[in-house]
Amino acid sequence: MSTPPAERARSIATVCLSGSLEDKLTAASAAGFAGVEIFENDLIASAASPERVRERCAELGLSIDLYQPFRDFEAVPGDVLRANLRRAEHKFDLMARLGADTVLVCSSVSPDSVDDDDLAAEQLRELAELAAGRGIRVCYEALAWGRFVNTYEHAWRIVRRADHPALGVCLDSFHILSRGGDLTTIRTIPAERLFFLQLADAPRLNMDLLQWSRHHRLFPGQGEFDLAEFVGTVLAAGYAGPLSLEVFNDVFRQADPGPAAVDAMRSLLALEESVAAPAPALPAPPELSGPAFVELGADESSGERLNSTLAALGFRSAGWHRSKPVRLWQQGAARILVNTAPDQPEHRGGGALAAIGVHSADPPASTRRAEGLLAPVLPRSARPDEADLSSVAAPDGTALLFCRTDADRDAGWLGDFGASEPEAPAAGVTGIDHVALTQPFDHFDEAILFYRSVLGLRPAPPVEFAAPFGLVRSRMVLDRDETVRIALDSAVLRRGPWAPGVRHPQCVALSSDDVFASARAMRERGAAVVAIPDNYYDDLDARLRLAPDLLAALREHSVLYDRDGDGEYLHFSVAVPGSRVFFEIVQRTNGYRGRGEINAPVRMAAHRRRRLEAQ
Ligand SMILES: O=C(O)c1ccc(O)c(O)c1
Ligand SMILES: [Mg+2]
Repeated sequence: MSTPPAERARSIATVCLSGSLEDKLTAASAAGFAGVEIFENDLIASAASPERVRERCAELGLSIDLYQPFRDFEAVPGDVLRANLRRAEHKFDLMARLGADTVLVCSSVSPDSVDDDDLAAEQLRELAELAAGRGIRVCYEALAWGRFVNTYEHAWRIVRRADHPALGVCLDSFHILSRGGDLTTIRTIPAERLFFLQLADAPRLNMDLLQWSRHHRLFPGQGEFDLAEFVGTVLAAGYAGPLSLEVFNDVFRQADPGPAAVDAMRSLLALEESVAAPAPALPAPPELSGPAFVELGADESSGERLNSTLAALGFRSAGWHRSKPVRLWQQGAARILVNTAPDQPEHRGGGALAAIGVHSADPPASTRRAEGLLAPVLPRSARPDEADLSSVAAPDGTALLFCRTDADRDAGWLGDFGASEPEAPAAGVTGIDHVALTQPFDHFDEAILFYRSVLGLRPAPPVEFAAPFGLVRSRMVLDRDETVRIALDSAVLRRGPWAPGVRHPQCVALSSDDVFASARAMRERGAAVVAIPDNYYDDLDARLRLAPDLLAALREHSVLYDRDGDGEYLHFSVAVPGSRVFFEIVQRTNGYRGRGEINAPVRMAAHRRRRLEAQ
């Protein structure tokens, strides 16, 4: 039997994290990293001597895997070369004091450099010879915007030509994947020449490569690059060094480095699992099958407004929790809890989504997975005779509870509310279609990674729309069978103070098989359906040429419309009963995939008018 390969070292570049060098090292160590790439600027700005940094890293259990970057070295005239070699000697002295044995050399962007591979190879060989005498290795990295060398294939051709044992390549996923690079040459590079591997994800953007790289890199799993394929290819080529994150990101540079390093570690654990690299001991994500419930936290007055809104939407009050001030509302398979316990965080005062219960095939495994991925598992407050629901906190504080409703009902969470038989829905609501949660700007990318890794959900491609009070970006995360849909929204730019719209709105979208019948029934019960103006329907007619009957019905009931492929989506909203949460009623047919994003600006403006009228 073969022994399992040793766990691979995980590293992080100091440039990923905010703060002083000391802050960064402390955070990296606390999150469980074994090594760091020290970014030169962090050292230069530090008051600690290189010897002290070395000592501190040792105390924290961190190896210094890379010193970087050494810039603009190769393919230069003789006098520039002499100056560059002198500069290198100084850095090698510094590395000796740090105890770092690998230096990263980025391909040149200098106007002094010339397009001459032979010259580049010869000069890099001279550098490697100098380094070897000091026990140092040089790894050469093609920046995607390098002046003459901007692909890893080209960097490898030069390294091969230089043919020195102390010279190898550094592969950086960003530089390769941002250019749509072909990975096949990676397999042809001998393992002993693969000196270092840097990992970063990114959103797909059509922009200057340098700007994209310096501002928008993301941790693996947060963006749209296929890092599993990339890492799989590099490991298959025999790379044996650390998996190291190198993420330049404007938000992370400002974020508390402690949680940011944990997020970074989560991204690596999930990535290793996806390439079946010596996988961390993580249970696979248990199968999910739809939302069990949504819990809304409220104070007394917003609780009353939520309760009357739910009653107007045809929900039936189906019981109270046996020990907590939590009321269960039910219609079809949609279950909504209104929790008016006074100890809830203050921000829930105006009525906010506090928890989502999801059906898991194996709730304990769901929790173990969350723990393995460093998600905060919440303390349990159940009494011994109550359902023991394990829960974890999402980055925005929403609790996720793993439920097994169907298997053993009395032992399940519903038992705590007194079992009540389902009745025919009073207003045609059959279940919960999705929830949409606006994320704090700084936590959007973290949230995508959280749902993707911890719950095993798949992110759909991002969409952007121009809402009345700022651009919104949105990404839906879904389980394989699309029974759990969570839309994550955020401002495209950090919000300024002028924010007359609802701050951090949250939508609970309820499904109906007949949106017009639901609209009629709900209006009769006094639901405050938000009015949509004629301009919208005129435009709909111009764009989509709907059948006149359908268009008239949409207009009459203030129902919004979208379609894709064969699918259609019809939806309407009711007024926001508190400060954040609102309900939509949606009808989705023939596999329509989105959530009517195109209509969101119209819906938001309509909500705004409604609030002004109510004042
Ligand atoms: O943006 C840069 O300059 C830079 C420096 C070092 C790297 O490893 C890199 O990928 C980019
Ligand atoms: Mg790099």
